[in-house]
Amino acid sequence: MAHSGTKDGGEFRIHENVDELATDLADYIAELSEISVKERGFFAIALSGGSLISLMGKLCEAPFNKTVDWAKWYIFWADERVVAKNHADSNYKLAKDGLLSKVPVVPGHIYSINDSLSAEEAASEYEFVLRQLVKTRTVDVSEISDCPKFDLILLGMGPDGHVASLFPNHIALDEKEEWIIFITDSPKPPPERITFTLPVINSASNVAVVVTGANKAEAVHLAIDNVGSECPVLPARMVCPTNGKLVWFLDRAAASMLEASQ
Ligand SMILES: O=C(O)[C@H](O)[C@@H](O)[C@H](O)[C@H](O)COP(=O)(O)O
Repeated sequence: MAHSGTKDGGEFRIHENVDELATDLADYIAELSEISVKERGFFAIALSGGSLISLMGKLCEAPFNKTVDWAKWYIFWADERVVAKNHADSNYKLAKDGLLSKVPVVPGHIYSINDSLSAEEAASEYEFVLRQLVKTRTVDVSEISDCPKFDLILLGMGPDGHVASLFPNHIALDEKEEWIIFITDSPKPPPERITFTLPVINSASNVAVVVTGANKAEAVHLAIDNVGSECPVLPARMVCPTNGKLVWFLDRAAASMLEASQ
């Protein structure tokens, strides 16, 4: 790793290149999986879409494909596009093709959204399913609210600072009660999506934000460095686990404007 540090309770890891980042990310996920399985008997992980899945690719290779206890993984999505599961835009399809079909996860432990429903119905059904899994503690529960406490939520970030399907200046950022909501006006296509809310993201035991590329350097700076309050509040800056650990995985290009790394 080229450089690492901490900032406002979060940790950032800056990697020389994408390959080094991918190796560190696989190590990190495998270690959290081992700890959760030892402590709880399950590993409840939430994925996002975008470049994240290919950056997780080393998990399909040795040693991880053999050493990770895949049968204990329960897999969710922090956000999903409301399209058919076999559609090129589907985050489920992306993860299935790039990761889940290559490792021995249990098909019944993959919790994708119901693609035969409207965005509104799919969000409420997904929350219902999640509530059942929190009841049985397959997904842990927060000590301070009734929110699910995922062992790990993995997020990407857009150049505008969005995470999951929580976009700048969107009313979804104010949601305090619901766990999962739908939006129909995503600035990044496709427009209809469902997403975890900030209370769910911030209740997780671990949150990792994985960001590469120079086009995201300014958003990384605004999200991590102490910038004036006149700046718009980026969704990524609102990721701040109450009782959990936040780690940023960056490559050199994404970290190029980061003051905290100087
Ligand atoms: O479904 C989605 O669109 C996402 O979950 C979204 O939040 C994504 O993670 C970021 O837009 C980063 O995507 P890239 O890493 O591809 O830039």
